Amino acid sequence: MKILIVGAGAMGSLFGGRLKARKEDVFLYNRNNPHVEKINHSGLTIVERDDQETTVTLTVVQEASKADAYDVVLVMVKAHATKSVLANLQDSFSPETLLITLQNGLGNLEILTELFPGNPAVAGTMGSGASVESDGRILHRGWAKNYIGRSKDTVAQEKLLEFIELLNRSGLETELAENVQRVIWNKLFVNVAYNSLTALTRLRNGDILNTGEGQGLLRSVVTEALQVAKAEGISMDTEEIVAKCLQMGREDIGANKSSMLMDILNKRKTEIDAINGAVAKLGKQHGIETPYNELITGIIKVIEANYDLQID
Ligand SMILES: NC(=O)C1=CN([C@@H]2O[C@H](COP(=O)(O)OP(=O)(O)OC[C@H]3O[C@@H](n4cnc5c(N)ncnc54)[C@H](OP(=O)(O)O)[C@@H]3O)[C@@H](O)[C@H]2O)C=CC1
Ligand SMILES: CC(C)(CO)C(=O)C(=O)O
Repeated sequence: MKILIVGAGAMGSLFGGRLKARKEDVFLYNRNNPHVEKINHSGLTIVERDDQETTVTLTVVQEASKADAYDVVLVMVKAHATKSVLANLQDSFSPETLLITLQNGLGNLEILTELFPGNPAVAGTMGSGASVESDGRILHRGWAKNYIGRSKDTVAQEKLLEFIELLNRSGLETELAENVQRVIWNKLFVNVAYNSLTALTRLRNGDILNTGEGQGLLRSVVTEALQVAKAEGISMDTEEIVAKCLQMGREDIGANKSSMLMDILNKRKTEIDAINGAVAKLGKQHGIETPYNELITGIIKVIEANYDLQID
């Protein structure tokens, strides 16, 4: 199976590196940058849970064409970059190529189906976590399960099952999700909590829970998101979800620097619109007040619009 991972950042590198370590036929796609150059020149180093390091030879390409015959394309850029990055690849895949998004936030599958209406496309979520520590070197610091929803296309579904098998063999625990909308909301609750709060406080995920105030803020943003989810037809128990988010922060993802924290540290645009912003926007549509998510979205937007003016 030939795989193209679009986006050679933290997660693209983790998935690409783990698959390549198992000798799978995988390539990354990214514009050139120092991290990409380092991977192409000296390989990708993954620092694992026990601080053991693996370096794999991996190729990051800047072009792709139908002749490359990719079976699966995994989208691993930030949500706001999907359209512009994939627009360059619109003629690069055959109609059978299966497109998969595991990106955080809402609306990712819709972007894929809009850009590639003739291709099978599925969505899912990542429980894995990682950050680019320096060029060519990533820290694998999140170990929960990944989920991918079914494809209605029987040929694509076969491919998907094979891909899931490859991920599992590569040590990235992944399951087929029967109710992918529920899975996506479940992940969104974790992201509304940790991504924005860690970006604002510049803490690792688990350190949000060091204070009662941090835990209280987590509960408030997650409770608002749960109310919006309910209005969208996804009903879940508040105490169960809050407890799950707390547990994940203490265990599976506690040591990770969230992807939004990394964006803030690197003075980049964040995914706030697809995460807390999406909750606030849907809340408005349903007449549900979301003051915490609205405030947090506003503050992140002020920060990302004014990086140049920040006082050190
Ligand atoms: N990191 C984590 O722990 C987790 C992340 N996720 C999700 O996975 C997805 C990928 O996140 P992550 O790997 O952390 O992101 P990164 O920012 O580390 O990587 C994104 C990659 O996309 C590339 N890219 C190419 N073109 C563009 C463009 N036009 N604009 C912006 N980026 C571009 C970037 O290259 P360049 O540097 O040249 O811009 C970069 O290599 C996100 O949806 C995130 O929410 C989910 C679970 C955990
Ligand atoms: C689960 C979490 C918060 C792991 O850090 C994540 O999805 C991210 O960083 O984007």
